[in-house]
Parts: sequence; structure tokens; C-alpha cells
Amino acid sequence: MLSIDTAAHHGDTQDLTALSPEQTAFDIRDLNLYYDGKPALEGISMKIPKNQVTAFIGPSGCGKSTLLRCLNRMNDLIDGCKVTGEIMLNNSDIHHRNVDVAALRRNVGMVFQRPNPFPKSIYENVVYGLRLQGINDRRRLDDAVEKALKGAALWDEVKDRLNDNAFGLSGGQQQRLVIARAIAIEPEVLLLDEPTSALDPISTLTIEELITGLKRRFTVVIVTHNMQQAARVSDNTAFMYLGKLIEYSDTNTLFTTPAKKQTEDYITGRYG
Ligand SMILES: Nc1ncnc2c1ncn2[C@@H]1O[C@H](COP(=O)(O)OP(=O)(O)OP(=O)(O)O)[C@@H](O)[C@H]1O
Repeated sequence: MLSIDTAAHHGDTQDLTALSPEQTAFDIRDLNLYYDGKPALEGISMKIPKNQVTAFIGPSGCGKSTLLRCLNRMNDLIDGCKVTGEIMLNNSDIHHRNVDVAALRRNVGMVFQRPNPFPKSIYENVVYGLRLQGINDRRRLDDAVEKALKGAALWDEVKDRLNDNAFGLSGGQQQRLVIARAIAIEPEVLLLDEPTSALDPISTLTIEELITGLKRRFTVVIVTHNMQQAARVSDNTAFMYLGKLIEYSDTNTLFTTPAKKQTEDYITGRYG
């Protein structure tokens, strides 16, 4: 029996291979990725369900962040990076030549390990993406700020100082501000790359609670080093090792009755 508690957020087991197109956010098909000819992802196929939290876990260097970055084509920015295979989002491959990559990245937002607010007011951080879209109507922006900050569980802490510089916030508040900035433009998907690894335990807990709430409006994909975190926040977990997807199932099954010995060895702390 493994000691990780997955009871908090999960219902029944689910068969992730049997998701219908309507239930599926990403359908990844035989994805391979090479950095300067060296494989970093090999033959990844998986369906990531809509409005759930899916976690990527595995030892350092196994390809978690690389796979996450594939989902909004952030790897395009890396020289020498080559991708083969398909990633279907809303029934079309995000690699298709007609895809507007900027629009894709608006629809598939990303939050990184270290909070990266802009050197601007709290308010201007949140409305940044809206202003880029040409929205300047004060009432509309005010409403969006309130909605996004409430959605990021930060409103009560900052509502009386929206014009203060974002750098005056704590690290945990800055990370929630960055999440507010990402959700203000109403993406379908939020990618979180180790969003709490630079935060203290209390801020980590606040963000974990927030993530659980976010899935009502967004599909969430999170990379985490922390297995307890994956167990606490995610509905589904993918265990990766050396660029391969070793096992992928609902979180409860993966942590209580893993099908593969490699998964069991990892979650029981035998390596990694
Ligand atoms: N920009 C890059 N150029 C070349 N190789 C890279 C690049 N980014 C990652 N890699 C390599 O790809 C492999 C997977 O790295 P990746 O960062 O995706 O793993 P990870 O599981 O997220 O690791 P960690 O948990 O340490 O962040 C590693 O061997 C890494 O060295």
C-alpha cells in the first residue's frame, strides 16, 4: 500500500483512452521531439481531458517541461528543436501551417516556475493581454480585472491597491497575479510549469487550492517534481521516464495500483 493520499480531489477511475472528442482537450499522437537530433520525447500518445487537471511527473530531465511546451508550441522558439507527430486541439493539428501561433498561445496560456509579473501596476499586469487585443474600454477592463483576480484567489488581498507596482507583492501573490494575467484573456487551457517550486509551503497550498478551482473554467496541465502535489491536485497523472510516457491514468489508479514496475519504483521513492 502506498502512502500518498489521493482521496481529496478524485472520483471514479476513468479510461483515458476512451475519451470522446468532446471530452478531449489535446489528443497527442505519436509525438517525437529532438534537440539537435537527440531524442527528448519518443512516441508519446495520450489524450488530455477537458476541464480536468492533468499532471506530468517523473525524474529530472525525463521530458516533462518539453512535453508541456509542445502544447502551445513554445519549443518553436528553441533553435535545433524538431517535432514530429500530431497534437490535436479542437480537431486540428496545432502544427498545421495555417495555425496562428500567437493565437494558439493566447488560447493555451502558460505560467512558469518563477513568478514573472511585468514592472507595472497590478491592474496593468492583469489587463496586459486585453490591451494587446486593442481593448481599452475602462469599464470592460475593470470588470476583467475583478473577474481574473477573483479567479486567481487574489482579489481580496489586492482590491484596494490595484495601482501599486506588482513587484511589491509576495512571491505567492505574484504567482497568483501571473495566473490572473493568464486567465484574463479567457484561454481554454492553462499550462503550469512547476508553478509552486519557488514558493513557501503556505503559498504552495493556496495555489494548489486555486488549481483545483480553475478546472471548472479551464483545462489545466501541470508539471511538478512533487508527487504529493500531483496526487493532491490532479485528476490524471502521466509518469514519464527518459522521454517516454511510461504510464498514464487517473491519479488514483496511478498512485494506488500502478500497472508498471517503473511507476511503482518511482512513486515509492526507489529512484528519481
Ligand atoms: N533547450 C534545450 N536544448 C537542448 N536540450 C534540451 C533543452 N531543453 C531540454 N533539453 C533536454 O531535454 C531533456 C528533457 O528536458 P526537460 O527539461 O523537458 O525535462 P524535465 O523532466 O522537465 O526536467 P526537470 O524536472 O529537471 O525540469 C533533457 O535531457 C534536457 O537536457
